Amino acid sequence: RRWKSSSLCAKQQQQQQRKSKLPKGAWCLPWIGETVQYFTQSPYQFYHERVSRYGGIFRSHLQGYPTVLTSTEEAARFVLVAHHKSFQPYYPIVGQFLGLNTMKKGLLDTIRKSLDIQTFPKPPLRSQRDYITSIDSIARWVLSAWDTQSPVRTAEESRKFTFHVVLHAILTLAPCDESMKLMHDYIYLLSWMESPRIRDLWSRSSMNQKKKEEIQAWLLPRIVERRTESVMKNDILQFLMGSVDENGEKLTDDELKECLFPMFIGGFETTAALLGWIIKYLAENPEVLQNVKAEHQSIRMAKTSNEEPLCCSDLDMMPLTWRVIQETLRLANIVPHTIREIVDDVDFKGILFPKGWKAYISFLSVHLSPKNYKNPLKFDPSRFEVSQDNGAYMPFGLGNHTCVGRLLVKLEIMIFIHYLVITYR
Ligand code: HEM
Repeated sequence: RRWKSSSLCAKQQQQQQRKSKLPKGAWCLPWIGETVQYFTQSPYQFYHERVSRYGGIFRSHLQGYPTVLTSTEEAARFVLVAHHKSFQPYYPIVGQFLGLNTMKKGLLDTIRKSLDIQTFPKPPLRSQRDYITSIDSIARWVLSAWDTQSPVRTAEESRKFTFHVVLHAILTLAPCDESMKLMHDYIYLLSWMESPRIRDLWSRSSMNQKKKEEIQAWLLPRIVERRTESVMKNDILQFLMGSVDENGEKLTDDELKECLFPMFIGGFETTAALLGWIIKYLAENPEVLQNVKAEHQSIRMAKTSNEEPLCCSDLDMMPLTWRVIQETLRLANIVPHTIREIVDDVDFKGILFPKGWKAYISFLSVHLSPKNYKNPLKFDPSRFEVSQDNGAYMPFGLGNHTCVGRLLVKLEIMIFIHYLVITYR
């Protein structure tokens, strides 16, 4: 009996020790926790209030799970780089709908590999010049229609551009009625994923499922058709068709469909949002706009005509545009955080990240902290004239899940801005 009570005591002690190492924070309501506040407050406000109350790492209860939230670059590096094996990617609402959480093992890696834009402009996937020329013509196609539009809805137009860039990369399909319908179907799905409303839960879930099936039904014949084509295309579908799974087997048509469906989502909405923010910041900062314009006019003046497309070396002549992109990514925080599932108990400087909880890693708090950036809420591209290599810049994430689209983002935004500022006020 004495042995039993001493082992009980040790267990209780252990539990108490564990409890004392939990981050500070509030649980609020059972199950719901602070989910309502999380979705209704701006992310900046949500973090700011709690960081000043509890410190850089705090706990909460979000979307049904006990959660640790981090706001410092050191903690982000700890979770995403140093101890990434104990923190597995987790996609709540979007991931469930896209099938990412239930996808066959290895298929997600195949998607990542095929999307790894770093290999995009290099042979054998696609020649660099062809790649830039195709994005160039999509930018011109979108912007040429602005002449007759009043007003121009930049959010929609940005999506039109970025969607067709991704569509071209995935299926080598030029803009057409079908592509516009596909884009609208995706926008419909995204409108729900970005701000799901409880009152629409039931009506939307069947509509969403219907849209998803429609998109997949559209994709399937494209895949079947591709199998019969004799000429190899330089796109993601071709790459996927040549890939094998972990058992060395080629992907089936259904697996290909499963891979292609979520690719569009990651690929166009984020970049469209970035473009929208850039246009806003340029409009609000006429001096910066003037200098960006001058940068692009000198590139255009070196061309033989207005129709000559941009080439690779032109992109090296856009240092200010690149600084505008970097500063917009810092300030607008297109992807404000990422989520991980904690698969082992991990200790960070005496604070416990408990197994079974979720971890939210905020990029936004890092980018908007006065400790990392002077005057952090000011749009100031000149801060990137000197390297911001302080470890506190992570708009594309960190570690082995860093965004595979980051080079495509730079390329497509630079090309679009070129034609935007030389053509329009
Ligand atoms: C402004 C535009 C973009 C931003 C700000 C952005 C941001 C991010 C961030 C922060 C992550 C890391 C997520 C994590 O650690 O969990 C990520 C991952 C990813 N991004 Fe992007 N992204 C952008 C555009 C794109 C584009 C254009 C594509 C594809 C063409 C893309 C494909 C992906 C994929 C597949 C991953 C997952 C990588 C992995 O888990 O290994 N992204 N992105």
